[in-house]
Amino acid sequence: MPHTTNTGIPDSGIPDTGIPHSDVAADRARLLEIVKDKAIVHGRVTLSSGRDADYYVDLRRITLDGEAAPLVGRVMRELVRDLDFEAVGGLTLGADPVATSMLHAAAAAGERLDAFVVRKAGKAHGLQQRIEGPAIAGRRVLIVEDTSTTGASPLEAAEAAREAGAEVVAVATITDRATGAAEKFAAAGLEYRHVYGLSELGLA
Ligand SMILES: O=P(O)(O)OC[C@H]1O[C@H](OP(=O)(O)OP(=O)(O)O)[C@H](O)[C@@H]1O
Ligand SMILES: O=C(O)c1cc(=O)[nH]c(=O)[nH]1
Repeated sequence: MPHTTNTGIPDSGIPDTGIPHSDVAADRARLLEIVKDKAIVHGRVTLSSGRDADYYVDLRRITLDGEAAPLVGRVMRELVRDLDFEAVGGLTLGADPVATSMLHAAAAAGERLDAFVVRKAGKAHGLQQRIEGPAIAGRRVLIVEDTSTTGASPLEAAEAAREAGAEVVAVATITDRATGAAEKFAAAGLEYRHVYGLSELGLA
C-alpha cells in the first residue's frame, strides 16, 4: 500500500511520485544488502588515481548483476527525481551499466531517457567520436558513475559532455568513498549526489 494520506500528501513528506514509497525504500534497502554482500572486497588495492587503499567497492558486480541492476536503475532515478535532464552517461566503463539501467527503469515507468558513453580517448577510426549514443548537443544531461574516489572520472566526462555542447545538471553515483570527490565537484560548481556513503556501507 502506498504510504499516503487520504489528502494525497505523503505522511513521510517525500513528494508523491506515483511509485509506492514502500517500494522505493525496499529497493534501496535490498540494493544496499547486495552491495555489502557482493561488491566490498577487503585487501590492499591500487585505485584508478594511483592511490593505495585497504578496500575496493567493485560495483561492476552489482551493475551487471541480474537482480541488482534493475534496482540500480530505480534507486538512481529516485535519487535525481527532482532534476531535469534528458540523457544520462559517464566515463566508460563503470558508468555505462549505471546509465543503461536508468534508461531501462525510465522505459519501464513509461518515460523516455537517453544514455551516452564517454570514451576514455577519442576513437581514431569510424566516426571518430569521443561520445557515443544519441547526440547530446543542446541537451541537459546527468553525469553518472558507479563509485567516486577522487571524482576525476565524472569531471572528465562532464568536460567532454560540455565540449559536445551539453549542459551538465549534476553528477550522481551509487557509492562515495569520502576521499575528496564531493569537494572537487563543489569546486567545479557541480551538484553532487550519491546513494550510499561509507557509514551505510559499513566502511566508516
Ligand atoms: O573517482 P575516481 O578517482 O575517478 O575513481 C573512481 C573510478 O575508478 C573506477 O573506474 P576505473 O578507472 O578503474 O575504470 P573502469 O571504469 O574502466 O573499470 C570506478 O569505476 C570509477 O570510474
Ligand atoms: O578509485 C577507484 O579506482 C575505485 C574505488 C572503488 O572502490 N571501486 C572502484 O571500482 N574503483
